[in-house]
Amino acid sequence: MRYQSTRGNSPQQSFLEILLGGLAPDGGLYLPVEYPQVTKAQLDAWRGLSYADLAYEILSLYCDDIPEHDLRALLRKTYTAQVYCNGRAKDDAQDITPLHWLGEEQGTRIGLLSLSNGPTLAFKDMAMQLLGNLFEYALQHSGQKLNILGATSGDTGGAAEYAMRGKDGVNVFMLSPRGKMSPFQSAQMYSLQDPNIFNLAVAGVFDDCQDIVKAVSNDHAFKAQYRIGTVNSINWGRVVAQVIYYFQGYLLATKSSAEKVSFTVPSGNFGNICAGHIARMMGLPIAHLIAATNENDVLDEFFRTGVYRARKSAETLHTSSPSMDISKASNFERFIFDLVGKDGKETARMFKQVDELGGFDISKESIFKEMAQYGFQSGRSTHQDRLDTIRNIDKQYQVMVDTHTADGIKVAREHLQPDIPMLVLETALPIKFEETIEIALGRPADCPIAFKDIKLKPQRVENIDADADQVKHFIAAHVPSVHS
Ligand SMILES: Cc1ncc(COP(=O)(O)O)c(C=O)c1O
Ligand SMILES: N[C@@H](CCOP(=O)(O)O)C(=O)O
Repeated sequence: MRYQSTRGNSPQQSFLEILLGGLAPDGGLYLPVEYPQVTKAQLDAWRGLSYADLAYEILSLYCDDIPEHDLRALLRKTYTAQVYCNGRAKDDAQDITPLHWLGEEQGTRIGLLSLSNGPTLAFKDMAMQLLGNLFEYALQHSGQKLNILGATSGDTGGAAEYAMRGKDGVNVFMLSPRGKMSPFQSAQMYSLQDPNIFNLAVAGVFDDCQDIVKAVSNDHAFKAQYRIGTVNSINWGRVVAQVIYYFQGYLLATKSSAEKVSFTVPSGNFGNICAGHIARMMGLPIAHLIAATNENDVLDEFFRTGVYRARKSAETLHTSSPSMDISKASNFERFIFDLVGKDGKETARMFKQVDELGGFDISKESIFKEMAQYGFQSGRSTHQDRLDTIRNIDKQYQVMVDTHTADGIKVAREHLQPDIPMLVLETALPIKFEETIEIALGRPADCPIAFKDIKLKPQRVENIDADADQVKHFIAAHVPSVHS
């Protein structure tokens, strides 16, 4: 499989070639030149496979430069019940992403696809554990070293650091928005003392951190000199690994591939739902993909109106679902590339307009009408909605959900269709946002033993301005360049 940039001006490359590089040289994001198609018969044949073997069926369509034996071994090592059993009974840990039906509402079933049982209790572990193993594999084969520069609003950082700590030849420099994550999220990251992990708390919001990652990656000389890679969903490896659980969710929810399901996805950087879009493009029978935002509702505004208006940092609100406090969704570019018929020049023009004028308006263009064929819908949720949903789900179903999943359920309930099961992606465990859970329910969230005293541990973090040059200096001061 060859990969092309959404900006149309980079050479096509293979999976292993783009894995370590992250952003394409022209500033775009990589996508496969075509989406492999999965037939209904194939889908039915995949029923009952273990998660690792299902992952093999899907990933082998994309990573044809990794030999079968190696890819299977990597997947079997990654997707084990031991790794994905945090916070729940071991008996359904075999499914890796078990489906928990809540009940029947408005003539259809609504369920939670549990994605947060990995080492850091958020859905990011689903892809990040694999990425850690893939990096190790690729680096062993190339003999190179990798310095990962990442941005987090709270969960990517922890998941990446837990996946990469102690890995040979890999350093992680993680930018986080100072004071804007939950105390649990900060403690999870900042308490790591491993010498290959560097936490940098940026005076700004997540979008500032992500802009720095892109600016540093676009400095080609620095990127080559310090071998900079990324673990954000900028990296295709992250997105493709997230495609797997849409297939798993579908197979767990249905008996035959004649059936359709819808997914509601708590959304911020558009990576998770972009993986759903790719699963649907591959032929997975998805009726609708519903993007649920919090008060930072750029994506909801776009899907309702056709106007994309990225908010400035100062306009980005600090909410009680802080991991979705994002106003410039990176992966949205991948969807726009598909929408404009894989036209790199046009995508580059539109995102130049985002940089220069703050957005674009397709409401009067034919592509806005054509967008219906992709099955997207959307909605937004507020702090009060979140509290109400957490209380209601606890009372009605005796299930405690985190603030992001609550946003998803609130929006899912506005889009239920009779006889089309609705799966809401559960993206984090409640303990990560325990302050809001206490406010909503008046009792604490369960905490896995491994994290009982996490907030008491000493923390190691450096404060830094929202300035790409400062980040480059920090990296240069801490790791050797390829020339030294
Ligand atoms: C708990 C949680 N929910 C939802 C999201 C949004 O996912 P995405 O950024 O892939 O849209 C994130 C962050 O990405 C998250 O950490
Ligand atoms: N919500 C994420 C930020 C988006 O990250 P990505 O790695 O999925 O692009 C976080 O919690 O850090």
